[in-house]
Amino acid sequence: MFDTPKREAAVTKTDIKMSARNCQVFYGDNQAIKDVDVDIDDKTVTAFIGPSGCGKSTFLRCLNRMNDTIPICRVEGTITLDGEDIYDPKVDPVQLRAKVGMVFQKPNPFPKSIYDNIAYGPRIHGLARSRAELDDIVEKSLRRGALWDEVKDRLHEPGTGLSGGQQQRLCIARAVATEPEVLLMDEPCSALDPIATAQVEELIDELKQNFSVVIVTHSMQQAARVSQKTAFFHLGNLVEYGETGQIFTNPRDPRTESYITGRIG
Ligand SMILES: Nc1ncnc2c1ncn2[C@@H]1O[C@H](COP(=O)(O)OP(=O)(O)OP(=O)(O)O)[C@@H](O)[C@H]1O
Repeated sequence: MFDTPKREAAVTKTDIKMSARNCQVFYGDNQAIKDVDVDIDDKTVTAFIGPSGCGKSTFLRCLNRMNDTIPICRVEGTITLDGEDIYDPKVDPVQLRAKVGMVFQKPNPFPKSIYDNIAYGPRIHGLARSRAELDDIVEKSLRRGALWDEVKDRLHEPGTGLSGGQQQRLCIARAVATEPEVLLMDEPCSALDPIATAQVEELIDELKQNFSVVIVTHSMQQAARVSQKTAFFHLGNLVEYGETGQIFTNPRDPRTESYITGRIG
């Protein structure tokens, strides 16, 4: 009897972290994204796949207003984070990007020490009240980035001195240091060798315990390995979106089937 309210709470609980409705993106007169509706689940890895130029990266960048930095780019429609419109004029894009972090294709550590790469975001967002708190954030973030054991004795050496795979894990640790809720990854393994790729994929799997992760990938094998949900884009349209297993084994749209069987792309 006493657990009734709990059960009701479970039924009404929403697992949707971000939503897009009627999203259109233009570069000048060129329309790159057409009428996309999608719900991104919390604590889930969602993969965006599709042929080159289909708009995966463009749509990913809409989710933290990275397209704001491209003058000819115009975004229409509604995109929400926890039900709040992220394009509302009251929203500060810098604050938004602390909540919706991003990791790029090529590892891009700052020309600073490993410590300062991680401490940068928490410092500008005022997340630590003392040096000890900042030290804790740096350690926790490097642990979440699966890098702590490899760098704990050289925190004050340059981040650029790490291997490519370590640099990418440093960038992931830097992105999680501001306690984001969503992590966007634009082909995060495309510059990495197979061993570093496997380490980053393992890390992505762990990150989903705490974050909603959205990854753009050219590799269908990678999408199948790391994601629970997959969105297939084609010519700016979101053609099909669903459970990764279903998309790869039983696609509903012939365009998805053609892509996953290698006939287009
Ligand atoms: N900065 C830009 N200025 C103008 N057009 C752009 C810009 N970025 C992307 N586009 C265009 O938007 C369309 C979608 O590109 P986008 O990079 O989003 O696709 P993608 O699926 O991520 O491709 P890829 O897999 O090759 O990275 C393409 O026609 C591309 O030429």
